[in-house]
Amino acid sequence: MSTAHPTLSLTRPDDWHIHLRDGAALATTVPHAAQQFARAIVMPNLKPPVTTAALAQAYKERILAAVPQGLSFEPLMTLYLTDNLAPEEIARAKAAGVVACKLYPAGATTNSDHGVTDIRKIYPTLEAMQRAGMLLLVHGEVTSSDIDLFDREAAFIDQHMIPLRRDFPELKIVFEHITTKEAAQYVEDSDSHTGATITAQHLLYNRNAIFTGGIRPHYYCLPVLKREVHRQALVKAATSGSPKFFLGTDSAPHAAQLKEAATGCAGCYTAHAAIEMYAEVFDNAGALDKLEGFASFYGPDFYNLPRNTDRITLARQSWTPPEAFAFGEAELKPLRSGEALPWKLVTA
Ligand SMILES: NC(=O)N[C@@H](CC(=O)O)C(=O)O
Ligand SMILES: [Zn+2]
Ligand SMILES: [Zn+2]
Repeated sequence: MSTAHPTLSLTRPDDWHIHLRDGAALATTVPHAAQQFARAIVMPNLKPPVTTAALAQAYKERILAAVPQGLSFEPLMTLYLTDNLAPEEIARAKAAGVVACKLYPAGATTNSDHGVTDIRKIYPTLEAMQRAGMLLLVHGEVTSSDIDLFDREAAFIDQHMIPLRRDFPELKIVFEHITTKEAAQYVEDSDSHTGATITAQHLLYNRNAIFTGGIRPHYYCLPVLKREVHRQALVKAATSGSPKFFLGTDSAPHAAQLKEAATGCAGCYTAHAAIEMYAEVFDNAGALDKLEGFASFYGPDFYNLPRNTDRITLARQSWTPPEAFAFGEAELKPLRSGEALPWKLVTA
């Protein structure tokens, strides 16, 4: 059947930052990720967090059990750094196929209570990671209540990224879900051991989205959406063709009633339509030719993994994601629910 819609064929992309959660949630999150992505870096901020090779292995098996028949999907596992993660665990994790460890400054974001209270405390573990060739993934925000919420990423660069880079020159570091022009500039200027992921929501929206016509909890994530000048800097970085910037959705599902609450949870769910949202961004920027590098090449190159060889096809064909998905016993409201998207995944 021929279609009148313009199409775009891409090497199958990967997601270098996703939250799949656990238990009944996997029945929703894993099929969404697997329909478009071949691999995903799976965040370890479960309750309790994934802090050992054995926990990562067991979690990986639960994810694989939720992959729909006929799709192939490889979860790339990570460990959650705490003040107490022993350097000896790094070699075990490496042997079990764990590819990275995640640094959450304690209190910075969802399920980060067990995170690191002082980066100096984990220097022996970071040394073991550097020796083993394990990547460090960073939620780059300071947690101090003296620092304005909108300035916490920029402050993290001076307080932590620069010292970390100086003290561990051979460690590969991904500055996750960057949201500011300062972070984009820092990564652009740094050496080849520093990369960054960028989410679809930070490329599509500025902070007005959280307050348009009333408070909109489904646009609230951390790091929070910033001013338009920052969004523009992120679009420029993502569409620049620089191999330091690659796709990481940070798709972060929460039950709708926990987001639509007096103290709402941080996280936007985008796994149902992620590649379509990135296509919209690159199309709007007149840079569709740069999408494949960002979505499918620079991530595996940075992680020293092979690029995928199969392909997906997108069409410029409007469709509307559903209002909600089942999420265990609860409901999950995805970003752009009930709102038309211009690009659609047509062959996965
Ligand atoms: N991004 C978010 O707002 N939330 C993430 C945690 C994170 O990536 O910081 C989550 O796990 O819900
Ligand atoms: Zn984070
Ligand atoms: Zn995340």
